[in-house]
Amino acid sequence: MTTSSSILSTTENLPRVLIVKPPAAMAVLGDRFVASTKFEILKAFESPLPLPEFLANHSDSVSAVIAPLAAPVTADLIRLLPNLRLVVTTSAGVDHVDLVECRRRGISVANAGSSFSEDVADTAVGLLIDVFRRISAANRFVKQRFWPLKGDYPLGSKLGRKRIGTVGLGSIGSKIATRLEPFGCQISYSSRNQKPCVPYHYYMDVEEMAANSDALIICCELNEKTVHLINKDVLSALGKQGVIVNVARGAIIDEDGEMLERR
Ligand SMILES: NC(=O)C1=CN([C@@H]2O[C@H](COP(=O)(O)OP(=O)(O)OC[C@H]3O[C@@H](n4cnc5c(N)ncnc54)[C@H](O)[C@@H]3O)[C@@H](O)[C@H]2O)C=CC1
Ligand SMILES: O=CC(=O)O
Repeated sequence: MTTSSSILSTTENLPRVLIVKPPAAMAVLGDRFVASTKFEILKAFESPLPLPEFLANHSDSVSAVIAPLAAPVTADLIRLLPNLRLVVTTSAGVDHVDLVECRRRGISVANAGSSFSEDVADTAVGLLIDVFRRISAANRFVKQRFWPLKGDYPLGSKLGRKRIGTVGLGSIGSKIATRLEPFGCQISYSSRNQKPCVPYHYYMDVEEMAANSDALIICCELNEKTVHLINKDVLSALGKQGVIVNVARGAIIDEDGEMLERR
């Protein structure tokens, strides 16, 4: 027979996994998202205590953290967790994790891999068609009752045969490229390194790619080299008619208001 105290001691010996803020999937799946007999979940977000105080009672026992984008794994948090061995992000991007500190401490970092890539690639192509064909813009025009006042909305254009540059050709970028091929798009890419096995034109320089593209799709990781990679020079090379679809992180585009206004 199992006594309640033995259940307690068994639970106490399990590795503890900290969740600072609930991942979006928990809103749908609730505790099923993290149900396991192999570890115990510490839900800091259910405690009224500020995180450092909450961790004061638990910090030594935490060996892993589940980290959604909304709960960055900073050097300060890592310092509070002397026995942390693993960070698992619920996103593909790991830009909210202090990778330098993790490396220094020998903490492994696992991400969501390609779980979202197909859906993000579908969305990127959907957004391209939407902008070129002006679907949402024309819909807003009609809903605002401008049609009788201003006449026909300007025609859109086809995605077919457009020159599309993807900034990043990883899991998402390569799926976007595969989807664009049947449209007859001319695909090029920029990435950290040229990929020997892909048929698309490689640009080392994003500005040069922009000058030869009708649209850029941003699908690279956010890191110190890609922050503000899309700056005013890239935008002016792309031209006023150029389209940008960003399915990665906002900070990759230098969203200086003045610069965007000038377009
Ligand atoms: N909108 C959404 O729902 C989602 C967005 N993402 C974002 O998309 C990003 C990419 O995701 P994956 O394709 O899965 O990642 P991945 O790791 O497979 O590919 C990343 C790409 O970024 C490129 N890259 C890195 N530094 C670069 C630089 N300096 N210049 C140009 N390219 C550079 C790499 O060469 C690689 O091709 C993620 O880091 C994340 O921020 C990811 C999943 C979902
Ligand atoms: O933005 C989402 C991700 O998975 O990264």
